[in-house]
Amino acid sequence: MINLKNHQVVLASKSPRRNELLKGLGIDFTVRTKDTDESFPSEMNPFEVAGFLSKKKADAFLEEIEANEILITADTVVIVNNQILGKPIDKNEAFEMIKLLSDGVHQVVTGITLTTNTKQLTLQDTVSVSFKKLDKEEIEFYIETFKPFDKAGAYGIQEWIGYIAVDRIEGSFYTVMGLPVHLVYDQLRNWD
Ligand SMILES: Cc1cn([C@H]2C[C@H](O)[C@@H](COP(=O)(O)OP(=O)(O)OP(=O)(O)O)O2)c(=O)[nH]c1=O
Repeated sequence: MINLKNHQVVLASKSPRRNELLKGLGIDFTVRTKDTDESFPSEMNPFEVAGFLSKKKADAFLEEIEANEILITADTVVIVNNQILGKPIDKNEAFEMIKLLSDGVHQVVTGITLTTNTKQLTLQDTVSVSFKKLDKEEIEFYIETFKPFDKAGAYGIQEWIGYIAVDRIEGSFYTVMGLPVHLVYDQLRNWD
């Protein structure tokens, strides 16, 4: 359904989940990566951070975008009690993060930025996720087995913890996983 005649999509992401999700849309794309600093202003509204960081990731490539390219960048954050949870640095932090999520509702925001050498568009999608109460053994088992250090909020909804903990979700599962594919589709379908 997406038939880009004049453009080549470039996914600027190291995330295997984003790669897999974009593939699922059935478009051809290449991958380009670069390390970017994921800091953001401390006074920023937490619900604006994912969009801001997706744009920041894109801006690192600005000089290199060719005339026919559409660069896609994304960022995912978990927000609980108005506080952002990024990626945990160790087991203890992962444990504390999952404990904060246990027995409550949190938000996951994924921002995407589409950039060409003439325009740039940033969009965000927000999802509410409810976790049942988890016990210490379940949290420890998940961290030991799945080592979720590359995941915002220390969990992957697509993994065992998503199977056992998530009892309600309002919004797109794929946005939680790291890429709001429905938004990418809407944009690319009407691009050329
Ligand atoms: C909440 C959640 C996050 N995640 C992942 C999505 C993202 O890859 C990661 C959040 O980190 P990000 O900083 O958004 O992305 P990244 O560093 O992995 O990749 P990039 O190169 O594009 O910057 O957490 C899941 O896989 N499942 C989930 O349920």
